[in-house]
Amino acid sequence: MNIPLHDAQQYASATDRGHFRFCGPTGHVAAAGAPIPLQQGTAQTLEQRLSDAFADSDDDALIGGAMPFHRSDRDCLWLSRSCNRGMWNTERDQACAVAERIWAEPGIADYAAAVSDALQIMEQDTGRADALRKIVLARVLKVRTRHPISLDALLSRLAIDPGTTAFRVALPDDGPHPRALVGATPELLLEKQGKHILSYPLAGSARRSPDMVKDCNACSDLAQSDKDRREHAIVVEYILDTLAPYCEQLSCPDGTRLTCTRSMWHLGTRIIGHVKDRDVPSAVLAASLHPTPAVCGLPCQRADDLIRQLEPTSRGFYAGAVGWTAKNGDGAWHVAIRCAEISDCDATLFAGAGIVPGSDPKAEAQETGSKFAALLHALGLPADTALTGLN
Ligand SMILES: C=C(O[C@@H]1C=C(C(=O)O)C=C[C@H]1O)C(=O)O
Repeated sequence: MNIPLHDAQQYASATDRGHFRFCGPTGHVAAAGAPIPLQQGTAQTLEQRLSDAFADSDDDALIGGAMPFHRSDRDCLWLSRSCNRGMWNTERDQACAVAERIWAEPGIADYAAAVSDALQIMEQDTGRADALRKIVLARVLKVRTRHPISLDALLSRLAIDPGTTAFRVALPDDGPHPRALVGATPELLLEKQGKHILSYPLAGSARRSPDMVKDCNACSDLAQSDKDRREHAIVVEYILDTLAPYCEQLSCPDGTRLTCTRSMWHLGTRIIGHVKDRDVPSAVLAASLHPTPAVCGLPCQRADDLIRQLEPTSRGFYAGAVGWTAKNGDGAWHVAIRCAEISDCDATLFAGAGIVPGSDPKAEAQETGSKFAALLHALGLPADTALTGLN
């Protein structure tokens, strides 16, 4: 095979790790054997690198992994000669973590202050052609555990939510321990099978409640929220505009609906279409969409610049895309949210919220707190840890 290899030393510890594994409503896909790292690069060189890597491989080869949030950062992809579509052993009962320390970066108050800054920028922009219409601001929760975190146990615990795709992707090693991105995302960036494509953007959120009446109220308030509908419409419009040049048919047959995970309600819109060229790789379509205003903002470059200024911690692969693409172009790419970077005894959890004019800084801070719940629960920690006391 003629695959540009990255420094083998850097990836030595990645051998026999679950390089990429996805488990969701559309089934299981996992790298098999000893995958080979693709030459790392940015979104700009992705198509060429995919075609070079697939050139000498068999038809059942897959390329999977993670694209970073910032398009100018380098991705982390693996070529697997075959894939495993079976279930894996579940270790659901295994307790995942005993936390030694948990801290937030930034805490709720500082996050709310950053949201206020963003709202002020939007107000100052009024009337400008390139006015900031939406920005997604994220924050981080760091957890240090007494024992190394078991990725298999964590993945199994995340995979019990039928409203999500649980995933695990190996990341480039930059320290003494292997790193992985592990999560359960409810958001499909792009799936492709033959000529058929599907994207299922989410934007507009409310926390679920174990109390049925409160849960119903949260859901109906979300359905009627003008702020959430505006926030959502920006994403759908962007995806339709971006996919249109690739498609001979594109539509949202069901309109915008409510959808849920075990911990959150969301507004979601199913977008379906037929591509003109059935061979276009799903990864190329995903990269052209990414980052959508569901995780970045509008205008995209302005929001991206402000995210670098307003967020104290770099996003890395959070809010990027995780997925796989087959040699014939089929594949599925998910928005890398509700996830954590895990390395030995350290977990860095990420959560963000979309800000539009009319957003309430305190409510957005609470929303990020709620979005940590699934990961915290899977780690065996109290799900409301990020809602209180971590200022
Ligand atoms: C950015 C995140 O989620 C995104 C933002 C949402 C929102 O602002 O309502 C909803 C779903 C996701 O598109 C996250 O979970 O970290």
